[in-house]
Amino acid sequence: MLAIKQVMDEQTIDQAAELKRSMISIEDLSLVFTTNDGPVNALSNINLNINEGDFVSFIGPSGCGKTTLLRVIADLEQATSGSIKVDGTSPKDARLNRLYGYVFQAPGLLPWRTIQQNCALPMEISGRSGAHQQKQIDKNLKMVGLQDFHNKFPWQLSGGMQQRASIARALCINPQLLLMDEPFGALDEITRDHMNMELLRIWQETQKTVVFVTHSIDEAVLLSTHIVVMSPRPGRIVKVIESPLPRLKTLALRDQAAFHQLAAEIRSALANDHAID
Ligand SMILES: Nc1ncnc2c1ncn2[C@@H]1O[C@H](COP(=O)(O)OP(=O)(O)OP(=O)(O)O)[C@@H](O)[C@H]1O
Repeated sequence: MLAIKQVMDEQTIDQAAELKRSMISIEDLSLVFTTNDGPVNALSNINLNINEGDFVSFIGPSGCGKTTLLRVIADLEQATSGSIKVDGTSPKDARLNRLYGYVFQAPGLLPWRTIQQNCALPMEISGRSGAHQQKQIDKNLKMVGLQDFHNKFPWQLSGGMQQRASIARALCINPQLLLMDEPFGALDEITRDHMNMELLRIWQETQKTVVFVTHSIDEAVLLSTHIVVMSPRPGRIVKVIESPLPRLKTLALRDQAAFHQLAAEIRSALANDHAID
């Protein structure tokens, strides 16, 4: 009886997984940059599926193509071969429909605009300003804890606060997908811990799909539902690891065995492929 129940539970879980909607689907994708010194094989035969609501991290050594892959999803680079769909459409249509928000390593806020005016910029560019605009700015600055900083200029904020403002700016167009390229790489460890927890809270609250580039194994373990391990020469996917950890995580999880086991699995995937020596 117990065995039958277990089979039924497994079937239900399988069916639930099947029902998940694919947000990004990549098949046999390669990208070769043409340079004066000859071709650079940045990405080779990438196959990857990311479902709606997933938090997926790309990890790998410098030059393995993490940023390039993120930029292909964002239609900022074109694949040489293969196919990619973002929410069922081309990356170009996804970009034109403002399907994603992009957060860079540097906050990139315009110094002559206030935080509020910086957040308004993507809506102004896409012709979405109006009565709705102020609501979006208020909501998202509150979400990142900057509700009292609307009228400050970027240089009046700390590095962590500026990065939070850039996340609010990306969220203001209400994208389904958040693409983040090492957004916390330049922050000190304490601020980074805080930002990681803030990002997890925002992800939980908004239910968005997040694709996140990082160099940090701990950060990947702490944040992700799936970790994509990449290798250079040329950039390809070595392994996709589904995290056994709960979606809702705390910093205390870092002291637990399951955290260390997952970190060891990532380290081993990197080392096995000589991605780190
Ligand atoms: N526009 C470009 N023209 C030529 N080569 C490029 C271009 N952009 C990236 N590359 C090359 O493609 C490869 C992948 O670069 P990419 O920036 O995606 O790596 P990365 O994994 O994000 O590195 P990092 O962790 O150091 O940011 C590298 O060899 C890089 O030199």
